[in-house]
Amino acid sequence: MAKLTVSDLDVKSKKVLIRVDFNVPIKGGVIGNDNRMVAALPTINYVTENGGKAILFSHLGRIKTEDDKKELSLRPVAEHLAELLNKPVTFVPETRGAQLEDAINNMEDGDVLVVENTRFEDLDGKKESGNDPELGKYWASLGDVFVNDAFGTAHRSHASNVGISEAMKAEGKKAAAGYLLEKEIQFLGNAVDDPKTPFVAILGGAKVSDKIGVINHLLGKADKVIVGGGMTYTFYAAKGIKIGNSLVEEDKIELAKEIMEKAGDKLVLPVDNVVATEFNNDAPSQVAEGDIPDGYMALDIGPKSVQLFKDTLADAKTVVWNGPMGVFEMSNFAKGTLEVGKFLGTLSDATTIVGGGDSTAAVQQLGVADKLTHISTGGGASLEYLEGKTLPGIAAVSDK
Ligand SMILES: Nc1ncnc2c1ncn2[C@@H]1O[C@H](COP(=O)(O)OP(=O)(O)O)[C@@H](O)[C@H]1O
Ligand SMILES: O=C(OP(=O)(O)O)[C@H](O)COP(=O)(O)O
Ligand SMILES: [Mg+2]
Repeated sequence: MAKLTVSDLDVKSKKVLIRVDFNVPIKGGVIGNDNRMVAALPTINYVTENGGKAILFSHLGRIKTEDDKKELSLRPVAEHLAELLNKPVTFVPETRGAQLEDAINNMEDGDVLVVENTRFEDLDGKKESGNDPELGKYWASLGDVFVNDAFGTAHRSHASNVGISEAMKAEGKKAAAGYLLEKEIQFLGNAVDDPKTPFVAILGGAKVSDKIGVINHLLGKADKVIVGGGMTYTFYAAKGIKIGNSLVEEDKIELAKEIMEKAGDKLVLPVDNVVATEFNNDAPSQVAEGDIPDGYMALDIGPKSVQLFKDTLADAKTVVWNGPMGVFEMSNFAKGTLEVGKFLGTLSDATTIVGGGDSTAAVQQLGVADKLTHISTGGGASLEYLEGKTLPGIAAVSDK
């Protein structure tokens, strides 16, 4: 890699700021899947084993109101990290100020500290996700060197990744890539620079407005693009199919129309769905073909869609998948994701890549992860990387 990496650094007794992606699925303080945390351990261990002080930054979820802060503190994540590392981890419930600065000054070589959710800064004018230069500069001032290991966030230009990197470099200090970042781009680069065909992309999940644009690009690369999960119903709306109360991005319906015109039969949509009266595992549910009845929302793809997707995937040699086919967190709506995941595991001689925080949780929870070629910690990040875009988080790191 032409970028500076963590192994190029002398970290002994240095305050090493590390941006990780600990944006894990979490509910009521319970972590649903810790894959992203485990994936960051090599970089953290390298720093501590070489006598550095590891100061970790991450966002968790999206913070829009003061209330969101209660559900989305990084404290449980810091506690779980202590278990994974089998050593104490200091958690500072602030993103700036005397308490944070004192805690950092009190660190010994080899210590680990976790700073509170960086997106708490978003309540005050989107300072974190808007990459407020003053904030990046302040965070950079807390350390001697910066390591970006947050591949899953590399497509965002945040104060905690791009901002710290830029401020470090402006002060003549270094910003390096961590092991996970390095590993992810090596793998994704190799797999898709010249993919074995047929190449099939599968796009689902809930971040419709973020990811629908990627389909345009994938159409130029892939032989088929399968759309499922929460991504489906914006396309249904564009086709004039009734969607009931299903997830939809009204202002992307026009884009969905354009994509469908361009795609022709390259784009494969579900033909049936599991629909329920509420966003609840125990809600009355049924399979609906075509129109989704009034008062219902689609929470999974149906059995005919599963068969259609299997037929579409049958001879694939490269598959890239981001976004679950349904609300797999609820057992009654996990089947579509499970069936697609299981089928990918049976493809012979194919490279199968699954990316995303929730997609990874899904394939691990459903027990199909081991049969896949590569699990990427990045969903939006891997899609944008595959698109050939320069990821701002990577670009901002120092050159070798
Ligand atoms: N039909 C649906 N309606 C609402 N949410 C859905 C639907 N299908 C999937 N989802 C949700 O999408 C979420 C994951 O989306 P996303 O974050 O884009 O994927 P990833 O983290 O894998 O990149 C999951 O929490 C899942 O419950
Ligand atoms: O979970 C993430 O992306 P993903 O859901 O696409 O895998 C990243 O941490 C980015 O989070 P964001 O989409 O709230 O900026
Ligand atoms: Mg996600």
